[in-house]
Amino acid sequence: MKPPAVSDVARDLVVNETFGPTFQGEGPSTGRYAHFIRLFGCHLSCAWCDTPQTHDPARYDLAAEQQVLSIDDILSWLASTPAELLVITGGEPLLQPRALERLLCTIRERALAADIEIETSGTIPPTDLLTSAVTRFNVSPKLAHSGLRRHQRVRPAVLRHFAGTGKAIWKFVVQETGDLDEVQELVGTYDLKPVWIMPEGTDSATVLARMRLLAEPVLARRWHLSTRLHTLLWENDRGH
Ligand SMILES: Nc1nc2[nH]cc(C(=O)O)c2c(=O)[nH]1
Ligand code: SF4
Ligand SMILES: [Mg+2]
Repeated sequence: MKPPAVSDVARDLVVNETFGPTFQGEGPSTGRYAHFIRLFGCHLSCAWCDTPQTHDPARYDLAAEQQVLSIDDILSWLASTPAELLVITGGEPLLQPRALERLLCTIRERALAADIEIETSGTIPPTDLLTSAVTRFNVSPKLAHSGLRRHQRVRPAVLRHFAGTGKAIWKFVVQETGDLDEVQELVGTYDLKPVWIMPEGTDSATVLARMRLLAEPVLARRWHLSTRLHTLLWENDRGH
């Protein structure tokens, strides 16, 4: 496993981009008016990663992709643009837990967002403070097609921890119907619920085609289906 690219400085966050308003494009809050903070850095390297600019030096100038923002900078941004739903994503946001705790606790104190969601790979356990500050964790354990070794992508104790928070939903990125058996194995082993299946794809044609293939098999398993609304609307444009 690669070492984390990001040090956890408690007063600053290493950010790739902030954007919004846009719609939450994935999971249970799809379609909600939302603002996003995309944190820099990821310790994984999924084959189909849609945000390689957060961590891949082979394809991106990482110095140009990161900005160190103080918690006050981010609070000012939020105060100027009232957030209904704030989504913290990455990269892997849980690589910067201390600064994130400070940010999210202050957002809660000042009521700068009605709801807060963290998108995470489910390989790093959240702190108790983060758990109390968020509305929901959107946890996406990776399947074999990510190209990661199993011990990198499936951390049993971390999955159990998230399940025990009562705030996790499980969002699996799927390419074809055959992947659903692998989801079932994880869901059954770790008692993960509720389950959301989301098509992998960074263009609207792929997302729509895969949703059509997945719809009936997902219904048959009594799971939920997520689209990628921002991809249907804006393809892979940044800032959405
Ligand atoms: N609109 C929009 N919704 C999203 N939900 C999760 C995202 C992510 O990149 O993790 C994302 C994103 O990049 N854009
Ligand atoms: S965990 Fe997310 S950000 Fe990290 S490599 Fe995989 S898809 Fe990309
Ligand atoms: Mg995205």
